[in-house]
Amino acid sequence: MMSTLKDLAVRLFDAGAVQLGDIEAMDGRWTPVYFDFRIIVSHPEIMMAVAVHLQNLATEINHDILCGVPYAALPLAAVMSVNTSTPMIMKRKETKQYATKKIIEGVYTKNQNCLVVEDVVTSGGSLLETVSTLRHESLTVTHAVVVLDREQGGASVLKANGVELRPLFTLRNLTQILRDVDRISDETVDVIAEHIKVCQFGKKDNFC
Ligand SMILES: O=C(O)c1cc(=O)[nH]c(=O)n1[C@@H]1O[C@H](COP(=O)(O)O)[C@@H](O)[C@H]1O
Repeated sequence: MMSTLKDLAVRLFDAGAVQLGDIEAMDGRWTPVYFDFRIIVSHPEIMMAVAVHLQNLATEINHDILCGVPYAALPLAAVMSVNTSTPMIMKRKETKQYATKKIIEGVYTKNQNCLVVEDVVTSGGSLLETVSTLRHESLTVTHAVVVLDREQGGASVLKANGVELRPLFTLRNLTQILRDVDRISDETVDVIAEHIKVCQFGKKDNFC
């Protein structure tokens, strides 16, 4: 039976995917909460649950092919691909320097609808980089499914670039679930809410 999103949130927390404190995230920015969803490669049952929830979101989106943002989302996209018999392609971080010299591995044709899979969206920058490569290869990208939208402006940035974001969790709802099951304190909920408020990418008064 499929686990609920609430169960999944608790399993992710108990597996160590949530770090609290003063944490340095990508590009030297700081955050009071960091989600490390890379750990799910060590928990096959959590991997399956996350992939099944994402593929349920994906049923409402017209797509021919899947592509995970490297590296964290690659295994997620692979499990979704196998579960749903949907072909997958892999974007490399850098173009391969020898033999095929490819930036994308796998088979695709022009104008196929490619659904992007990502673990975490903060500013939307990483996802957008993958989208831009896919579009450069003449694939059509209109949607992305993600495990967590940190609600820090990424969804708006992506929307402005023609990509609609469909998250399993938002930072606020995940925080609330974890509070409801006593995994985090009221104080942590408040600190995270304040962080979301002041650290908004794509806005003028942004204190990230
Ligand atoms: O650096 C982050 O903002 C970040 C926060 C977090 O909680 N978890 C996390 O994995 N990240 C990383 O940040 C990336 C998304 O940030 P953006 O490119 O700003 O959307 C993810 O692909 C991760 O590499």
